Amino acid sequence: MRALVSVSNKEGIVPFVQQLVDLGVEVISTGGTKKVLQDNGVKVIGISEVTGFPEILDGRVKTLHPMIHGGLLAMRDNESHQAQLAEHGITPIDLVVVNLYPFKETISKADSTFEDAIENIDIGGPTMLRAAAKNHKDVAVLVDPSDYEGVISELKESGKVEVATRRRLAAKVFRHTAAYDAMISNYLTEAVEEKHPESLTVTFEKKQDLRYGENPHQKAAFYQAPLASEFSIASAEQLHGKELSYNNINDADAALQIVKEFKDPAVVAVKHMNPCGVGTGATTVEAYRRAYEADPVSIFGGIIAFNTEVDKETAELLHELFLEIVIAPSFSEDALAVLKQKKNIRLLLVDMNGAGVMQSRMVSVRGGLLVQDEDQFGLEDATVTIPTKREPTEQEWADLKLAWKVVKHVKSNAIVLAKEGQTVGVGAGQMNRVGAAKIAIEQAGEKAVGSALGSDAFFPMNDTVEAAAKAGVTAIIQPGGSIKDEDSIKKADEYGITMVFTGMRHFKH
Ligand SMILES: NC(=O)c1ncn([C@@H]2O[C@H](COP(=O)(O)O)[C@@H](O)[C@H]2O)c1NC=O
Repeated sequence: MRALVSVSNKEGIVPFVQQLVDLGVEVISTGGTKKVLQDNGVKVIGISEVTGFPEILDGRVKTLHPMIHGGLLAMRDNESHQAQLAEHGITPIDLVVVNLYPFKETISKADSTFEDAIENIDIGGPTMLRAAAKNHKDVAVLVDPSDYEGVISELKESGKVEVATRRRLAAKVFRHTAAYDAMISNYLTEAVEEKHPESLTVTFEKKQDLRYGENPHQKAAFYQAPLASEFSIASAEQLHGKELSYNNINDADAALQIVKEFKDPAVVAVKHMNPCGVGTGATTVEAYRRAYEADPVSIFGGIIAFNTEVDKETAELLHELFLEIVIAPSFSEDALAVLKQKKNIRLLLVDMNGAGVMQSRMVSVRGGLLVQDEDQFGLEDATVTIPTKREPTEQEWADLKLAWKVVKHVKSNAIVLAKEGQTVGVGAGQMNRVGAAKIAIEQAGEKAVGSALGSDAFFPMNDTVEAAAKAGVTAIIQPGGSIKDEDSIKKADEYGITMVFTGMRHFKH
């Protein structure tokens, strides 16, 4: 039996190859791998002895040779193949152990250059892996050190690697090379700033199996992008509590999107992917109190995201509630001690830096995938006009800004009422706009008086202005652009309401 070993990641390679040699396997190896093995007393044959050719072009060509690929691709039960091997003096290779140049690790380094990335595109390695995987009927192929042990056990037991194992390893290899190439193609596509190319080569790595999906009868898993931003639920560090569920991950992602809207201390409570309470304040505890008081009923069982450190005082208030998850950039030691008293609460640490990096968002539909930029656009990107007679006061501006930041993240049709650093009413996911307004107004009750109303899209009729006015709303922010805008403006003026047009809508379905 002959094996070819050529690995960049040399973890576990010495004991593994030593065991192969002990089992009577003849091992061929490339430069660096050969050196490590020989330095550790493992007997190996250099690749050049087999190819009769030196490794050239700084290692760009070392295994790319018919003496190697003939040995990998020849079918053992094909007489013609065997005759050709004999004619050219090629020895079959039965086991391939290869892992690739560290492309991902290279491009992850802050100081890596384009040239570093190009040099770390492995050519010979994938070629061997693919050849061996194609010919898995006769060849076993290992790309992952965690498979070394299983193969040694099979060799010890039966002197061969079982067919089922060879097939499983071959499938793994093609997944691996496809993911490797996806990373390279994405890197180069980004480098030439091509936005939505003719084919999309995405790759994700499994982070965890989930107990179930949205419902217990749905199987599910969580995959993360190979270069996931630090500011993401995929990169969160769990400090405490039960494993995250499918719904937890979705909700936590929604909470993070909202909290990143704010520079000052802000707290966001999320239920079923909609914010039920958002509070801002001079301190963390003040922001939390406002988020809680925004809707003390819905917050029960919620997901809470902070953009500041959670301190002891805030932790004690959180401790009074049943909460699924608390997310923050940091927790003080004494806050952690308080929160950890509850066994099941999940505490997540998320690096809030890099929050502004634009990401693509994808949602699957049956038979396809929709891809779009994240909606990272705020009031600073909008063309703000004030069509009403009255302009907002300073306090109204503050409330309008809060309503606008939050309504963007509420399922459409969405209406948010905000007042003095707090959302006071959230109407989410309604099939007509005035319906969303009525829900938000009802929830706000007395607090609707003097509040600001944000609407994710324009008013098709003046009925929302009418409902808002009757509830005591004094300021409105909405995109404008309806053919019936004039009706809404007139109605606002009639009630002395100030109205801001943004020219930019924020649908969220
Ligand atoms: N060009 C070739 O013929 C070639 N053959 C094998 N490699 C890679 O060289 C690496 C091992 O090199 P070394 O044994 O010299 O440390 C492996 O990651 C392997 O995938 C090659 N390098 C890249 O393309």
